[in-house]
Amino acid sequence: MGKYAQLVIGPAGSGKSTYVEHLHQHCQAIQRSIHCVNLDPAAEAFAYPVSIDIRDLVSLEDVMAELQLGPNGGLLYCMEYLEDNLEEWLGQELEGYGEEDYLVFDCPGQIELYSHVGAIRSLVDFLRADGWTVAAVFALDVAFVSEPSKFIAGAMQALAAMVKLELPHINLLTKMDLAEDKAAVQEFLIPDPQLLMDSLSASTGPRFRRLNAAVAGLLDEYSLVSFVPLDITDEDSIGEVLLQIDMAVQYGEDAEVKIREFEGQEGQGGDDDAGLD
Ligand SMILES: Nc1nc2c(ncn2[C@@H]2O[C@H](COP(=O)(O)OP(=O)(O)OP(=O)(O)O)[C@@H](O)[C@H]2O)c(=O)[nH]1
Ligand SMILES: [Mg+2]
Repeated sequence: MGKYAQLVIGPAGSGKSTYVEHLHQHCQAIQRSIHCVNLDPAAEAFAYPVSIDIRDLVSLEDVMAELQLGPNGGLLYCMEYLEDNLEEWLGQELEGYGEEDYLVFDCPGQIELYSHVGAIRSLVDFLRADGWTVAAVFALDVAFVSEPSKFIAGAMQALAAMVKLELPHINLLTKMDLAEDKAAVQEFLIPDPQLLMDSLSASTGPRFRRLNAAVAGLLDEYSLVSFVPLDITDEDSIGEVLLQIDMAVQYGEDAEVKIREFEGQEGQGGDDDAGLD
């Protein structure tokens, strides 16, 4: 069936680890096997079983103490260390996983990792060269859609990650259980550039009009920035998110073809039986 992986990315605190936790629970409930990978060297506690853990390679605490770096510099050092050890460390960790396996990578929240720092892109290239089909799952807090200007900032971050990673890409709007006006969120799921531009222009001075139009035009041109809502309190919502990701990477398509072929053969067999009668 192939080897599949999700790379769960997005700004700090956007709900990545919580999503991985609930995805793991959901997959247990539907008896689908997934393995969770912690790529956050600063993580302390997990609400899901960790199959592969970057802290076995490098820990932020040690790096900060030994190199006298702050939390951000320390994290970037850790990710560069991972980049330098993809083959030796991750390659070895992945040896235990094969054709039927599905990995979910819970990444750190520093947004520069998905824009101009190369470590995550190197990880993607490494996984793909190793035969993994990878999807990027970008988590954005629903609070980002409370105002058009915040939404644009979030959509731009999502777009930067899309362009940088060049992967099948799903944007999640997380923490939907906290959204006060769920109906108002709907218009941001597949954003209308004209509406965005109008509301941006209503809240900014005339000299920003051209910039607003250019930004809205950019989103329109890419027409890639759409969002799937995630409400962790609703099992169907998690199922829908997984379905969207499955479709993006064509997960299980081989299996479906096999089932269809099998059903077709059964039908033929039935006819033959009827013929024999
Ligand atoms: N109500 C609600 N709270 C959430 C949800 N997702 C995350 N949170 C809360 O938001 C905070 C951050 O969530 P995390 O899952 O740790 O976010 P993260 O993106 O993994 O954060 P970093 O790894 O630090 O970048 C925690 O206090 C979570 O309990 C959600 O869907 N609903
Ligand atoms: Mg996290």
